[in-house]
Amino acid sequence: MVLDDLGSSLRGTLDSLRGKSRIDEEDVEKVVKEIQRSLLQADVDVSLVMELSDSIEERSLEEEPPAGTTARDHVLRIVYEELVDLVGESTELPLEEQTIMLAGLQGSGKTTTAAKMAWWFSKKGLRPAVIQTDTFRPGAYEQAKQMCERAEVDFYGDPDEDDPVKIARDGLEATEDADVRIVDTAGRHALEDDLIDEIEEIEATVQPDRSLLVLDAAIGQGAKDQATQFETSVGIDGVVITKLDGTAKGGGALTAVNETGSTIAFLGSGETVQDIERFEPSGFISRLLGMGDLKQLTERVERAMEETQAEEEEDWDPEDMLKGEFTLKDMKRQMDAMNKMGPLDQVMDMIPGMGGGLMDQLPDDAMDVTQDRMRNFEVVMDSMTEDELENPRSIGASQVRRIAKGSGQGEETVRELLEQHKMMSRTMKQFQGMGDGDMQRMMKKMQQGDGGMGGGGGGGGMGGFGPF
Ligand SMILES: Nc1nc2c(ncn2[C@@H]2O[C@H](COP(=O)(O)OP(=O)(O)OP(=O)(O)O)[C@@H](O)[C@H]2O)c(=O)[nH]1
Repeated sequence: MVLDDLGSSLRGTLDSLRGKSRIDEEDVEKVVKEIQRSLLQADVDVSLVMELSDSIEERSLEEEPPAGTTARDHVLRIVYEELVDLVGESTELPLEEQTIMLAGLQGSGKTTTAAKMAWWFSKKGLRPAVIQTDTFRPGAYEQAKQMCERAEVDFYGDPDEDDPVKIARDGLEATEDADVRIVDTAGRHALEDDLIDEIEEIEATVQPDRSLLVLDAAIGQGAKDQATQFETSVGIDGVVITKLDGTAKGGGALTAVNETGSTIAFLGSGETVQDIERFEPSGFISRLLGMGDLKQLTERVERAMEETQAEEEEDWDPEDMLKGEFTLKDMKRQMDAMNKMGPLDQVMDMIPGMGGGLMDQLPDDAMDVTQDRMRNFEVVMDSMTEDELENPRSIGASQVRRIAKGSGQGEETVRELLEQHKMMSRTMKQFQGMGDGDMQRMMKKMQQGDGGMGGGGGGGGMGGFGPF
């Protein structure tokens, strides 16, 4: 993943500033060197790197840190602000009725992105539809159709029609009920006249509210040329950078886009429909620096909670968990919610203090063990009675034996589960008394537990679901 090592290498350097209240030139130089190395390795333009490092150096030495700020946090904040500035703003994308056209070179990931974006909009409560006008690449129709099925979104395409403009026109009519229509177009090896003519015609027919350029992260600095070319020919409102999972060089695309005066709308980081995220500069950089992306984590938690809730009894309110007794049933719901959020290591990466550095210190299979353990806990809970789930404290030695036998797990696992529940229960108690506190506040509380700006503190954790 792009700029992956920036967070850990920078944290190492910043840690050497621990305990210092003032920073000197030598310290700043060390930090700046680390940043330069990481950014250049990730293919960020040299002059941009130099500009950024000058600015960090100047500000770190000249700006007066607010009272009570350590030298480390002072520099970290400046680095963070400068990096946020470097990647630029996020493309404006209101959650309303609209038509979005995707353009880009062959293989950049347009079709995949169309389905991913449709999935993303559907999770925001809008009804999206994908219109596939790519008649150039055999297989594009089937690929788009399958991905849209997976994303559970509407799809329009016509494999027997060769005129993309006609497909676009018919597609608009056929998807009248949709709120957001995403029009996928064909790609070519280079921005040739044919491609431009076709896109211009489709654009004239579709009259999109937004046109987004889809760029493969691996093209690095080449992003600048492509963005400029597409901007002059069809005009672009924003960029989607794909395949960030497959390259360490994506820094070029990320920053080159900004240099052309364009903005980034989405980031793609995998082949499945869920592998998309809205580009949020501050969240993106916090995550790179290992500060945890609270905003994104909160979104995921809320989404997972909503889904779990819908499947369970309707009168259950997650806030009850913060008010009353935290039962094993609540713990089970939380585990279900965690499962829905995606692979545990990704979730942990977004939790402040659990990101980058700490994860790096864990053995590779630590997360698998945790996931296995969660599965074992679920099996154990399935063998408990309603009363035991509601009142775990009432579970004595004979019940432990019975539950272990019934679930096919060792007594040790049952005891571990009870112990884990106790730990989580204690954590929940800390969140109680927060008034109408919602998940967001809970997340904030976790961040505070991490010591504010400083990453790598090892605090927080999903109410105890850390790598225990
Ligand atoms: N790893 C990874 N692969 C991706 C990502 N986005 C797309 N791909 C893969 O890249 C390949 C090309 O993606 P498509 O969506 O077919 O690209 P396209 O721009 O529609 O291609 P044309 O229709 O030929 O112009 C496919 O194999 C996708 O699975 C991503 O974010 N990560």
